[in-house]
Amino acid sequence: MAASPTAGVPVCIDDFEAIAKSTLPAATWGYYTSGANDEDTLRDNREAFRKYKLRPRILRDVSKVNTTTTILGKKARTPLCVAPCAMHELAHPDGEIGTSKGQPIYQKQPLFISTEDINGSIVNQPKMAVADLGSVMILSTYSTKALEKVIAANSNPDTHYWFQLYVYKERGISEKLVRRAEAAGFEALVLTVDAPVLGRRLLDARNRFNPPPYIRLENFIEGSATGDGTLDKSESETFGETFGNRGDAGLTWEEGIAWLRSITKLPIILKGVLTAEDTELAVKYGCAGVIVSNHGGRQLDGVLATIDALPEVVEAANGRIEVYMDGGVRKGTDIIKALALGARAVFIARPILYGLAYNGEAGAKLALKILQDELESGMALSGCRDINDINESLIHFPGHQPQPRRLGYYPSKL
Ligand SMILES: Cc1cc2nc3c(=O)[nH]c(=O)nc-3n(C[C@H](O)[C@H](O)[C@H](O)COP(=O)(O)O)c2cc1C
Ligand SMILES: CC(C)CC(=O)C(=O)O
Repeated sequence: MAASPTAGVPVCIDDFEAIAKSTLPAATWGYYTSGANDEDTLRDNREAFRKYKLRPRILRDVSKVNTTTTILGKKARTPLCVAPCAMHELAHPDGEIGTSKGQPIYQKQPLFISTEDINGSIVNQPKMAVADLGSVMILSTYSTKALEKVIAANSNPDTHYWFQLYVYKERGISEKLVRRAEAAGFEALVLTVDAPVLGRRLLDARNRFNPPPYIRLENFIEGSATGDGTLDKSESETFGETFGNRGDAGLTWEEGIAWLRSITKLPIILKGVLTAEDTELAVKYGCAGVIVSNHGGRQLDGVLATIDALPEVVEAANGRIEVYMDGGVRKGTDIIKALALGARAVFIARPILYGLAYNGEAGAKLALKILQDELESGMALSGCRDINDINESLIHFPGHQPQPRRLGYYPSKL
């Protein structure tokens, strides 16, 4: 784990986390950072990356590194994407609009963070010699900026917006959200399937976490500038109660997924798939992709780390649908490992919240830029010029690779 920032300017995601911890109100920090129950899965998500060692190739021309790829058939300039997170405004008033405008930026002379950056100039003044780099941002149903406003704030055609959906017992609420997402230009629906009920988050319970009164879930405010939803959160309900009371824990493949497919032509991505069996069903029920996710360790504690679950899902999908992952991605080499194990794209959640907490839109941009720089430098150091050069041969699987050769294995004449 990296040390905390020395000069106060973050140079890696762990620095952002340390700053967020010391600046955010305790209950917000708790809500953002914590996981369910013993937090075993939360910890494992990060720790598991360490088991997979890299097998770099050398002496390949890596003077230019290209991270361009496609996601759901659309061009993206990087496989680094933004996962849905409720209530970005808890971190900073820029909220989801700051994150949206803070989509990854691409430096024409990439690879390393310059001394100038480290000294802080980019923090308040993102360089002008950069063009926005498009990838995917998934907006949470529980955003604090209305979905129309978030998508309208973007000016980069290479940035793709997907809308994350929970299905409510009152289906009309979900259907309205789908219609608005379609009308606003969202390109896919991400149905979160690992939260039929809310995970037991002990820190939130101890803190009696409830968003402060200034937080508005704008997608649900009737009569707001853009919102026409009907799920107003009453003042007396806790956040968890709102979620539990409205969400449909009875959702099934046969009825729920079929219902969603019947009301929209947008591609449907399932978020929260961890097994081959459910991947097979996702294919059967016409989903366009799955996100291998355990909700950042916030739902069922004790499930596999996502990087460990990924190979099983990739194998089951067998190229029929796209497989993405999230959970514990904090470094460029984490992204490389996930891509090498078959993920088409990688999503991050808490790093964005920590970036926003640091400095709003500019902070989110800086967090994304650091990860993008780390991805590019990691690719160069691994001998990968192109995203397609990243494959399984880069990974030393624990227990699967040829055993490390013992000293004396080679004939002495060599
Ligand atoms: C504060 C917070 C709020 C979240 N809100 C949502 C949400 O509204 N919908 C959703 O599908 N996932 C939500 N997630 C889960 C993330 O999308 C993602 O699966 C997970 O956090 C990824 O792990 P990471 O935080 O280690 O990057 C949330 C996660 C956090 C930390
Ligand atoms: C409870 C949800 C509204 C947000 C969420 O998914 C989360 O906090 O993990």
